[in-house]
Amino acid sequence: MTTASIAFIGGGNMATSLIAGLIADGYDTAAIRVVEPDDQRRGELQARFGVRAFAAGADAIDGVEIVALCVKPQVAAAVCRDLAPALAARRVLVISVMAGVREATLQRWLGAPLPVVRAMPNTPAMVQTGAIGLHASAEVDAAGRNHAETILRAAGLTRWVDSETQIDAVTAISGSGPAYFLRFMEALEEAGVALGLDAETARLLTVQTALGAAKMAMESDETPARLRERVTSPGGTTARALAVFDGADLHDLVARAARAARDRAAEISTELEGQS
Ligand SMILES: NC(=O)C1=CN([C@@H]2O[C@H](COP(=O)(O)OP(=O)(O)OC[C@H]3O[C@@H](n4cnc5c(N)ncnc54)[C@H](O)[C@@H]3O)[C@@H](O)[C@H]2O)C=CC1
Ligand SMILES: O=C(O)[C@@H]1CCC=N1
Repeated sequence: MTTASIAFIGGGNMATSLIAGLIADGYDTAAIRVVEPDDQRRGELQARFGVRAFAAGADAIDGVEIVALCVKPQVAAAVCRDLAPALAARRVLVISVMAGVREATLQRWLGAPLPVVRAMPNTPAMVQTGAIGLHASAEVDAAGRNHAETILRAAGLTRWVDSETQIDAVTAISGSGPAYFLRFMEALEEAGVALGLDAETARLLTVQTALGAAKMAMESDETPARLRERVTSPGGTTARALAVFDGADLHDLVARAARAARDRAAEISTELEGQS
């Protein structure tokens, strides 16, 4: 694998997931640096991965080829302003996993039209099973796309989208998506308990069923709709349950939820754009 030197800015959950994936893939530890102001987290990152961890930005990004912004969007403007003087004169590739921060906004905060790849990962990246949408700004060349894909693919499946606005759709589907499936799992588990199963049995059956359904959908050539039909015997139990979902117009409910998430993503971007 390529070993472009990379500095992660922010060493929280998302950066930890990405670093864990890279190291599991054989990425050279010496090529990875992290900036993390929290003493305890910094110590944990050093102890777990053997990477160099810094308390502040400028030293860490000296000479690196890639800067991965993994801080919360609320502190992004201040973080970018701190990094801007050290980055302005160099064509560093910037990878941002921050929800809702547009490429043009980042470039404005960084004070230069640097090549930016926006990545929208999700929390299953923590177990290297993320679903990650990627978009490259016009300044990103083929090598930059390859670097970004190598780094994000270590955390899961990657898909490029053609327009930056589609990142808002990615946010609504896979970014927030784990919460939808987990909410459904909570409900199914509760239903199992209501039907008389003990809590542990209801939980394990629910989680294993979710895993099995996802594995089947991923590995089969058939569509989820066709796989669902295979479970559904005419006049049987599944048909009776699905009729209840259809009666509540599950498809419309999910479409409305996804639109609400997409709209909120766009709204957050506009709010952040207003920050100087
Ligand atoms: N959790 C999720 O499902 C997803 C999160 N994201 C994005 O990932 C980004 C990071 O999220 P998490 O890792 O969950 O957050 P986190 O809170 O675990 O990590 C952020 C880290 O940044 C550090 N930090 C704060 N100020 C800093 C500074 N000035 N310089 C360097 N580091 C600083 C904090 O100490 C913290 O360790 C966010 O922008 C979020 O929008 C993106 C997709 C999904
Ligand atoms: O809920 C949020 O705003 C973030 C974005 C994707 C997942 N969590």
